[in-house]
Amino acid sequence: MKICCIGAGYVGGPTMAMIAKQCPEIEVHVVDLNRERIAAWNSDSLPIYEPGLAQVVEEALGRNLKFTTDVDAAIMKADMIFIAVNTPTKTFGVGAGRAANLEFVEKCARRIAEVAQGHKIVVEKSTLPVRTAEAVKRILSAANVDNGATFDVLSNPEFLAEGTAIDDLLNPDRVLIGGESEAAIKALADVYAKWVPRKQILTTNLWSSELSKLTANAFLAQRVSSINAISALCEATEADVDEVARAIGMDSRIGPKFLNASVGFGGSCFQKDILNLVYLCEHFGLREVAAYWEQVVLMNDFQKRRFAERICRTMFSTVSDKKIGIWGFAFKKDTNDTRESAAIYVCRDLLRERARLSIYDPQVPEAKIRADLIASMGNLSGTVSDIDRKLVETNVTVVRDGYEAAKDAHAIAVLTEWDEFKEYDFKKIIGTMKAPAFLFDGRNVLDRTMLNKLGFETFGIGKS
Ligand SMILES: NC(=O)c1ccc[n+]([C@@H]2O[C@H](COP(=O)([O-])OP(=O)(O)OC[C@H]3O[C@@H](n4cnc5c(N)ncnc54)[C@H](O)[C@@H]3O)[C@@H](O)[C@H]2O)c1
Ligand SMILES: O=c1ccn([C@@H]2O[C@H](COP(=O)(O)OP(=O)(O)O[C@H]3O[C@H](CO)[C@@H](O)[C@H](O)[C@H]3O)[C@@H](O)[C@H]2O)c(=O)[nH]1
Repeated sequence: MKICCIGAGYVGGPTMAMIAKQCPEIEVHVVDLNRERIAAWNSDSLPIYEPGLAQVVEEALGRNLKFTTDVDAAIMKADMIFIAVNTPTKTFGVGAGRAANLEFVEKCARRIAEVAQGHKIVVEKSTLPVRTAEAVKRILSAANVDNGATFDVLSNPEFLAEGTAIDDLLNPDRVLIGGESEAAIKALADVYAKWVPRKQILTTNLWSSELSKLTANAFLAQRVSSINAISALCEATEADVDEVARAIGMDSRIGPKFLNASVGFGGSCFQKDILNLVYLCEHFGLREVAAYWEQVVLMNDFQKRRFAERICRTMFSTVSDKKIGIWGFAFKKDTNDTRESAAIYVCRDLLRERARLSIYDPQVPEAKIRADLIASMGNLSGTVSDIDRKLVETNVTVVRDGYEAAKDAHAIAVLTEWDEFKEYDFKKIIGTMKAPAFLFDGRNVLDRTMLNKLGFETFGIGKS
């Protein structure tokens, strides 16, 4: 069996590396148009920071795993072709700001249709709006007239979370395969069955599979927005959000996971997928359903805005020319990914109040931080004014550790829950800060009792 995966990103790279590791008899080719990314996969410095990934790649690379830009050759050779390209929110035209941009998926389908010969199983790995497989099938069947190729289309959405991708791939709660052809479903199920127990391999029809992915993300994000909504009420009433989360989480019907109040959810998926769901509901005339799910995103926007406002209000209603140390820029710990990171929006709001930011993240490079902040300043069409560009240039420094970020600062804001922050020497840190030394913990990861004893004025999410 030969597999080709189009898209060597956060999903395509780790997923295919895991298949290659677990199935040495399968030849896996991961292809991408992005030459730099492919070169990085073939180097010692992988394009993605993910605990345990380097070892998995190392085991299979050169044996049965190959990263290449030769898309056509890999398509031609493969029995099974995964499409794992990006499906970002559209920024233009009909559905801008909501619908998924399916341009890249369609291009893959057209490329496959153009070069494929014989029979191929095409697997949707990207997260897609329900009924996308219909379009993929039409594109494939329209082209196969010329070259005699035949296709089965499957939906096999990916549920890995960044930061825990390797463990999620090794021990998935379930693998979901949607399709019409029993033989194609069996062929894909047999690949996963090399390491995933059969009872965890779930098969459904195509549309249920596509919709389950959007639904899973909507439910997960809804939990975060729900606990974040309660965090605002906790701050007003002296209830403690962690105590509330523990109390409700012990109800087995609710469960304890995904109830960490935070500065807001980020990542490339939650917002994009919910907005896509909202767009679909509107498309099918389900206005109330659309409004219900949209509220999850609106609550998240409120949470991010509320955090920046609280910093300003607490610091005597002005942060202008004050130095704020920012700890963490990635959307969660153990990843270098900053897509939709809450840190971007909190920093943008603080910059608009003319704060001076000293930013530290253990995995995100300076150029990425600056590019994200400049982009966040853009208007609807993405244009950034010279004043805003200058603001990022002059008021942002990116430093090598949290100590440097805190030096001479009026405040620290924890925006990502990196473990190393808990190990810092806070006695040393407060000695280098301006008094009163404010600390805003947007992740509730630091020991506030200890910090208060040292003299910090601390604020947590959902803490009075
Ligand atoms: N990031 C996650 O944790 C995660 C988890 C589950 C599902 N998903 C979904 O998986 C999909 C991919 O996400 P990602 O985070 O890996 O995206 P990504 O942006 O990291 O990677 C996508 C890659 O596809 C490549 N690409 C685009 N068009 C191409 C083409 N025509 N030919 C060859 N290569 C092409 C891009 O160059 C890019 O490297 C999305 O639909 C996403 O919603 C993501
Ligand atoms: O209790 C919680 C849990 C998460 N978050 C935040 O929510 C965001 C998303 O976290 P997480 O879901 O762990 O990471 P992702 O990599 O975005 O993974 C989600 O999105 C992927 C892409 O679709 C799916 O495959 C995964 O199943 C789904 O968990 C991050 O900013 C987290 O900090 C919280 O604030 N509180």
